[in-house]
Amino acid sequence: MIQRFHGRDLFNGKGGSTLKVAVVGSTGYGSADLIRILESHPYATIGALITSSRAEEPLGRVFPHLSHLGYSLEEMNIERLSQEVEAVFFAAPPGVSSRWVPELVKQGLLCIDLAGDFRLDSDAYRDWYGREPAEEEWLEKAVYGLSEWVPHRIAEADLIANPGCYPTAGLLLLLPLLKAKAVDEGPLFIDAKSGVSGAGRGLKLTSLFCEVNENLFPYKVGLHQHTPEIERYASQEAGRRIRVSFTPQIVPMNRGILVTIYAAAAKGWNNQQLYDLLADTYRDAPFIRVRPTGDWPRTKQVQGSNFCDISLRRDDRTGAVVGMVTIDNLMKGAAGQAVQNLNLRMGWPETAGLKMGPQYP
Ligand SMILES: NC(=O)C1=CN([C@@H]2O[C@H](COP(=O)(O)OP(=O)(O)OC[C@H]3O[C@@H](n4cnc5c(N)ncnc54)[C@H](OP(=O)(O)O)[C@@H]3O)[C@@H](O)[C@H]2O)C=CC1
Ligand SMILES: CC(=O)N[C@@H](CCC(=O)OP(=O)(O)O)C(=O)O
Repeated sequence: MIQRFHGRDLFNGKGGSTLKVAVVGSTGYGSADLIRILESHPYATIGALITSSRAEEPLGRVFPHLSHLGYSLEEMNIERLSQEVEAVFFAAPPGVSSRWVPELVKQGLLCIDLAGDFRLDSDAYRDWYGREPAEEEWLEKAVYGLSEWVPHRIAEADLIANPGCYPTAGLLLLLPLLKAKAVDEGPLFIDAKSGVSGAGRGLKLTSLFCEVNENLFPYKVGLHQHTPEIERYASQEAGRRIRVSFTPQIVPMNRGILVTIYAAAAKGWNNQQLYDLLADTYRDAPFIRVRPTGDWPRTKQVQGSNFCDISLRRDDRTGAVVGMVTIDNLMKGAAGQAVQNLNLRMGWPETAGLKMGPQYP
């Protein structure tokens, strides 16, 4: 199956009948899930696993659970990469993708970035990430890859900025409400809880067993770098400036995000109408499961899958809308959505490689 976009053949034969892809940041958690997904993808195969720290080591030494795969890690070499693969996933910290993406895209490779380098405008990136942004030209070129909202734009993109984990969950609930003007203007309150893998595989004090076990704690309250990302894309959809008050917290789980959003219902919207709005919006979205009011989502019900479960209730006593969303931070929040975006870009079925159900219990 060969897909052509912009008159350019992305499937140029490097992988035979499949698209060859590379993963950058191969020793991290995001990469582990990318590799897991890609190994059973019907149209994509792994062409290179790029590392900045463990070149020439077998994958099985980095991830023993993947030792049945025969890959070795290699260091970045643009020339070799552009001959060997057609697409590159960046699963590395901020600052890495913006260094390599321009050259790779110029060489004709599709780039999908799991980090935040291409999600914000330059001022916001500087302010919230405390680093120099990518060049304006590349920020403009990037398409924000919230798969369900802009599939046609993703299908044409050469550079896809995969959304952050919290923004994915928050926006999938907020955007329909804002677009339909079903909630009032004014600050929106987002309470978010994440499993520890959200912080990556690197050594961090707040990821240590003794710190997280039997514990639950907030961090970066009002200061989290996903705040401007949520505000930017919520404002675009609402057609007005949206402000969010965002409180992330760590819970003692490996995976999973539960986001709770509090807003005031706009006049005239009852519970059934709000539910219908979500159900209609996501009627054809294979990964979004809108649950009836009262059937609140739980993180375990999406664990290991690309599903996003959503539910809400309009509290008639207060007029507040309480909405809840769960995703697996490493799947719909990172690697899963990145592959969903690859599928959209290539014109493949959106669920290709992503049909695994949640792992339960
Ligand atoms: N964890 C999550 O739930 C989510 C993560 N993200 C984002 O995805 C990206 C990857 O996250 P995750 O896999 O969790 O992170 P990890 O910390 O687990 O892995 C990141 C990998 O990046 C590479 N790396 C680290 N420092 C550098 C450097 N200075 N230069 C080049 N490469 C470096 C390392 O791989 P190597 O040594 O092989 O180069 C490292 O293992 C991050 O930007 C993260 O913010 C987005 C959504 C959710
Ligand atoms: C639990 C936890 O620590 N989560 C991370 C998620 C960060 C992330 O994914 O960062 P970018 O989207 O900015 O790349 C955090 O809150 O910083």
